[in-house]
Amino acid sequence: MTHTSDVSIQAINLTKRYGNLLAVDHINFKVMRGEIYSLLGPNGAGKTTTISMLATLRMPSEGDALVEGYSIVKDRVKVRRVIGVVPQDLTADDELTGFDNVLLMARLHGFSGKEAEERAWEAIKFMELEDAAKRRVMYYSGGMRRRLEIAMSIVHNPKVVFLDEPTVGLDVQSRRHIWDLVRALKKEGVTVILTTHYMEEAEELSDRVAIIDHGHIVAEGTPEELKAKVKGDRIYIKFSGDAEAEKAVRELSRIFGDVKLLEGYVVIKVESSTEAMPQLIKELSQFNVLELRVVRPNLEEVFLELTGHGLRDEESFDAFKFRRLMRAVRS
Ligand SMILES: Nc1ncnc2c1ncn2[C@@H]1O[C@H](COP(=O)(O)OP(=O)(O)OP(=O)(O)O)[C@@H](O)[C@H]1O
Repeated sequence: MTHTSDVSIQAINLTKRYGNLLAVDHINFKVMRGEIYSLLGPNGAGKTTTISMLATLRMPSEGDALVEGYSIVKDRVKVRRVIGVVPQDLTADDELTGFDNVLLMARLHGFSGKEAEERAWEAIKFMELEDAAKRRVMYYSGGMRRRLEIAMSIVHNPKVVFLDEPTVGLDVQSRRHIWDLVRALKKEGVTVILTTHYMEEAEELSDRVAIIDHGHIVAEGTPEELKAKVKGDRIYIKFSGDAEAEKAVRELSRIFGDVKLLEGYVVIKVESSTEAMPQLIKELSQFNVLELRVVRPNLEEVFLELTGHGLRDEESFDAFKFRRLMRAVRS
């Protein structure tokens, strides 16, 4: 049974409109205290808008949410006292040392003197940045910067931390380091809500995942529950041309049943790829195959199955983000 006291965040018909665009469409979800909860979806799905509303950075157009019992519409100041936010655009001052950036945040939260310094050190140590603490941020690596941003967000011991794409652009090692530290936050009882378009991140780090697309939650559950939605393996095959691919779909569906064209690939759904392979290879000998790969159930497959398109839609063009980028380049 769920006790209200165990609930850290509850979104109630949370909605955001930008002009005619419904970026977040009446979503409902609950995050339990001490959980790591991910919003997984492609660029433009509405993830940043959702956590910006929860973090009181944007006002909902409709609906509400409770964060540690406080309304993001009516009790905005109280919400701010119990949360830490790490936005996608980094905020640390390059000219200052890592320590001074964190100290500044401690002072902004109303701490002074020794207490502010002690809190800053604690946050720096928690994020394993002691060695670099007295170095200016301009000399930090991408991973160190991300860890510093998290240190800045936890200096006042928040109950809830929002991380917007915490590892975007980082190498695997730095990414894993951040995952370990996020898990350490959870051990301290902190609720973590993060956005990501990396399915590995959602899968490895989260207790529960909400898959979000076009402002809707299309599925929610533990990574295991979500993966159970797509049974069996997928075999992706790329052929030398459209005509070949279409012919392959016709021929292969006579044998394997579930065969379709998806984003330039012929995709065959089978119970076991190992069992299907001998016959498939025989059938493929008449075609010109450029690529073949087997994919076991993962969150990307769940997303594809539910929405009919991929998580990393390279082609997608976000006019709003483009304008923001151009403004940043010009300034
Ligand atoms: N301030 C704004 N004004 C107008 N449109 C906006 C604004 N902020 C976001 N949008 C639009 O709302 C939609 C959702 O954007 P949002 O940033 O929440 O998506 P996202 O899932 O977080 O994507 P990303 O991972 O790229 O940040 C997009 O179509 C975006 O262009």
